[in-house]
Formats: sequence, structure tokens, C-alpha cells
Amino acid sequence: MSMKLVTPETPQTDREALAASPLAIRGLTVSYAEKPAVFSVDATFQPGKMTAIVGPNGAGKSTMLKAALGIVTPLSGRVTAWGNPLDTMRARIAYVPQRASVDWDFPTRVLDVVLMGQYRQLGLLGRVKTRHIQTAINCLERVGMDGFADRQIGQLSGGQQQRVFLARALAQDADLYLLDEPFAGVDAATETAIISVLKSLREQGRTVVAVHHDLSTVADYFDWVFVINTSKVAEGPVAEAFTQANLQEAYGGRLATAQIGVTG
Ligand SMILES: Nc1ncnc2c1ncn2[C@@H]1O[C@H](COP(=O)(O)OP(=O)(O)OP(=O)(O)O)[C@@H](O)[C@H]1O
Repeated sequence: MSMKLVTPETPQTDREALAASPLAIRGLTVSYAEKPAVFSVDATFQPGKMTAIVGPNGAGKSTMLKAALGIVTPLSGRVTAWGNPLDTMRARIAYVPQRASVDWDFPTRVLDVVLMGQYRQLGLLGRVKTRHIQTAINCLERVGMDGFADRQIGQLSGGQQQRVFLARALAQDADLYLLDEPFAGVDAATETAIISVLKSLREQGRTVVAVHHDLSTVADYFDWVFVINTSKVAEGPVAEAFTQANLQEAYGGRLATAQIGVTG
């Protein structure tokens, strides 16, 4: 993907915003077969906050995250992490992909998946040491999965898979956590466990950005919201940006606003 340094002509205020932001996106456009999935999007994710990315099916939420990380190649745009080119900051960023995008039939144990979160510490040919295993077990404990270390990943429920993915991200000990639909298809107990881990990350000053579908929990779970429907519709604190007008612009039609706790 095209990654440019912040240029001197960048206005000072925006430069300051970029420097403070764990993930800032400017002018991002992504097309699949000439049809834009994300069009000219700017985003400035806030440090130490939990941000929900919301928008209807096919709005480009996953594509925006993937393009920001270089997993898909954008047509244009630049991405910085704490004001630096993203590639230099990868160790500080953990990504939890959509559960459905992973081959769960791959023969590997839960413990090995979580150990992968430490691959930067391990190095390419690094030997797994007791302390790495201990870290992985601690991360499994934090998501309530410590009894499953030796289980094959193909033998987990959907909620357990999601917890294991989160444990792998925790093992990375990152400062920015990007999650693509962490609550999709999980039961209430898993949702509670995941949100509690994410809130504890925020308490430690880390930043959480999650693609989120359930509008009824946005106000409970998140501080900031980013509303997208191919182009950005709004971005800001939940109290300011999670409004009926913004959601109607993104989703079209009428939403049961009383049930989704919007403002305005
Ligand atoms: N690999 C791909 N090839 C072609 N088109 C794609 C590809 N991935 C996504 N798209 C299309 O790009 C658009 C945006 O998809 P994306 O998955 O980013 O949306 P989303 O907001 O995350 O959707 P959802 O809420 O349904 O998960 C959709 O129209 C989708 O069909």
C-alpha cells in the first residue's frame, strides 16, 4: 500500500492530531473490481478510547481496517500510527480478524495460536521458552480459556474461538487493538467476558477500535463512534456522533431509535 510520511505542508493542527492518534487515515479509497468499497475516508482514532466502527452490511468497515493494515491494497490514502508510518509501528498493533475469515480446520492447538501473538519476541527461529508459555496461559486465563490450552482449535465453539483470538492479541501486549466484529455469533457470557477484557485494556491506557454491529450496545460499550457507509458519515464522542440523523444517513430508512439509545 502507499504509505507516505506526513509532509511539511500538512497543517500544524492536523499534524498534531496525527501524532497523537494511534491510527489515523487520510483520503483512503479502496476498490474491488472498480467499485469503491471505501471512498475518500479520513479517520482519527483517539488514544485511550474505545471506538465502535458502525455502518450497514457492505459499508466498508472491514475493508477500511484491512486497508489501514495493508492487508488489502488501497487505491489511495495514507495511514499513520502515532504519527509514524504504520509499518514501523506494527509491533504495537494487534489485529483480531473476523472469526469467519479463519480456517479453523487447520490442525493446531489453542496454546500454539496464543503463542503466535508473541512471535515478535520469539523471532523467526526463536525457541519457545517457559516464560512464553506462561504468558500465553495468563492470556488464556484472562479470557476464561485456561483449561483449553491443549485443545485443537477445530474443536472450539464460536465464542471460544473468539476468546482464543483475543488471548492471542493480549499476548502481543500491544497499545492499539483492532477487532473486526468481536461479538459476532458469541453468547452473552462470552460477550460480557470480551467487553470486560477490552475495558481493562482501556483502563491501562490502551486504544481499542472494533467493528460493531449491535447498535443497542454502542453507548454502553464505547466512548467514540465512527459511522461509515462507503464514505465517512460521522466520527466523534458517542454523545455527539451517535445520532439519529447520522444513523439514518448511514443506514437509510427508519431505525428504532428508542432501542438503540441514540442522542439527538
Ligand atoms: N475480497 C473482495 N472482493 C470483492 N468485493 C469485496 C471483497 N471484500 C469485500 N467486498 C465488497 O466490498 C464492500 C464492503 O465490504 P466490507 O466487508 O468491507 O463491508 P462491511 O461493512 O465490513 O460489511 P459487513 O457488515 O457485512 O461485514 C461490499 O460491497 C463487499 O461485497
